[in-house]
Amino acid sequence: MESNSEERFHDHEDVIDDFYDIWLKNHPSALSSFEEIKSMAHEKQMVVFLDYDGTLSPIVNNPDQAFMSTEMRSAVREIGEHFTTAIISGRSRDKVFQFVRLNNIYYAGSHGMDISAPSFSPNYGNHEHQTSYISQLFVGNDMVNFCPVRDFLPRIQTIKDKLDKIAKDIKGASVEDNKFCLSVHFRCVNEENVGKLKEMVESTMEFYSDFRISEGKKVMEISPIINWYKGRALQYLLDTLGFEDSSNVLPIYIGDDKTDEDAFKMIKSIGKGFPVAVSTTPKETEALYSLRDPTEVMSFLILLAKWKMGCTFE
Ligand SMILES: O=P(O)(O)OC[C@H]1O[C@H](O[C@H]2O[C@H](CO)[C@@H](O)[C@H](O)[C@H]2O)[C@H](O)[C@@H](O)[C@@H]1O
Repeated sequence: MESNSEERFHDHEDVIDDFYDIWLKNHPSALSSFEEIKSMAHEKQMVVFLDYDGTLSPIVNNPDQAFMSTEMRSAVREIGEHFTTAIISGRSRDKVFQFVRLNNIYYAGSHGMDISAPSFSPNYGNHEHQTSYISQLFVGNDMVNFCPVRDFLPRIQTIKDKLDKIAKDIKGASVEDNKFCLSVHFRCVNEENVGKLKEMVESTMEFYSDFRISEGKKVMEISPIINWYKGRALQYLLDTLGFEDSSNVLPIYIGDDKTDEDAFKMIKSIGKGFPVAVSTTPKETEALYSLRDPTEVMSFLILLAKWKMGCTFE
């Protein structure tokens, strides 16, 4: 007997669940592995790194509306009180701060190409890319801004003007200025126009050979080609936060997108720590652990903070 469409739909969902369960065997849930994580982290210093979009906030159609919930903000605030914490985002540093609005954590924007850190690092060359400033966030605090791509700024603006013209002609397309990189969004573009948009962006970028295009979630990310990415930002932050030589440090990085894979790889190359991929579907990842979505991320952060509070009182 032929099954009806509702039954077929459920069969399809069951198959997806089966694939997810298989994937979970290789990337176990950080929630169900919490006891294991706790025992590995016992008497170690955990440093928490978080991505923003898709990790702390749900993916939505309008990038300007990717707000994090009040509950998530409280969870991140708690985490920042108990662990050294940084957010490494593809957004501009200012924009990610506007979304998060917490001043007990550090911020890196433009996929790690714009970092606000507490001190200079002698391990990252001279002061060419590191400039001190008085922070508006950490009031009265001297901070250091690390930015290896400042020289690209005028050309990024020229490229943005060109891409804006392209986006204006394709319904649903938009260009987001992330200061040291640009995002061309196509989440709201009709399927039949996506190819055309991509072609137009690619042919514009052919004139800028020192820029790369990488693809994220329904977005083309345009950024300067330098050997700097989220993984190196994580390493830079560990260094300037005083953990470079610490054998006791355990970085944890939670992220959902392709650019987060570089941070997962970095943690693996350090040889200790917890790379956690956020995904509702099975995917290729360097992460060792997983969480399904921002709701699970929040539950995990709450568990982590509670555990730490318990630890302090032990
Ligand atoms: O490193 P992240 O903090 O994850 O930033 C990566 C990009 O995230 C944003 O785009 C994504 O989220 C949007 C809002 O939910 C969604 O509309 C878009 O389709 C996603 O790709 C952000 O807008 C980009 O600028 C970031 O580069």
